[in-house]
Amino acid sequence: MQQEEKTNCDSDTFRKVFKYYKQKRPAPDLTGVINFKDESTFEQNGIRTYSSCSDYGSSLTFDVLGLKPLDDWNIFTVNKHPGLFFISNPFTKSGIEYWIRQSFENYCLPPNPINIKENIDIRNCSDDTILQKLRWATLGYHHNWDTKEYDENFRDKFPCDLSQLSTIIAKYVGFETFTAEAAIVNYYSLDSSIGGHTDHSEKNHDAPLISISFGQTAIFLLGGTEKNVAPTPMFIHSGDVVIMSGPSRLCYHAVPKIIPNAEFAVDGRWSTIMSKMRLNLNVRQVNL
Ligand SMILES: O=C(O)CCC(=O)C(=O)O
Ligand SMILES: [Fe+2]
Repeated sequence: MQQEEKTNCDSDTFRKVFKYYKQKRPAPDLTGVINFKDESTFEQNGIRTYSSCSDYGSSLTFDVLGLKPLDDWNIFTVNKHPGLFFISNPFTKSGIEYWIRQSFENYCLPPNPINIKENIDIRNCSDDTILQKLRWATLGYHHNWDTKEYDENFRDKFPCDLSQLSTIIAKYVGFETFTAEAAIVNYYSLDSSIGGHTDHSEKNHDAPLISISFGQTAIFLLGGTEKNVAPTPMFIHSGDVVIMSGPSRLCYHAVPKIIPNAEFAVDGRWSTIMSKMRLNLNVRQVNL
């Protein structure tokens, strides 16, 4: 009850910041948005580089999964947000193409549910206007948007490649036993946003949320466990991975804005649509 009151009164600082970055005119000032590509801002934002203690055997799967060798990974923490890890694009160029291809040619096909109810085959869809209506697909335990509960009877096999990728990423930040059981693939157009929310439907809150993005740039907001905490804005560029664990696992977060990035280009079948889209693979462990 108390929580509801808080959300409805003026102390919804999260929402104010969300609205600020979402507004079109006047355009928001982006100078305060953390850019993990700009080292000169690290000190003022309490950003530290992180070194992993994980030991991986053969590096074979790294190539297969489109990852750069571990030595080339850049990973950061933010003092204000314990449990948050930010991996600055650990993917190769062909790796990025691979995950984009999987998102359009595999993850959004039956039996996986998608937001578009008409019977269309996205793979062979030459009509950009239909493709631009694609908003989400769910994998593994399918997210129920109404009840927000996972159901044993509404579940398919989790894709092997995305599971392996998530295992490697989780291990890198110290979660040796992470098992990918559910994912939402979010497809954002340049006008899309996702409002402030927490992801708490999973039984297991000790397992991290792993969020992998491709395509156009996003402004991502990470707040606290209450909506009265002012969120930290940060840019998410193509290939970046955000991991929310520990004290950050149940924090409010949002994407108020997508910003076209003229530098982003991808070859192949999906290059045109990806010039106007952002993909986000949001992976969770459900069970304990
Ligand atoms: O697109 C993002 O970066 C976040 C998506 C998200 O928070 C979710 O799917 O729960
Ligand atoms: Fe989320």
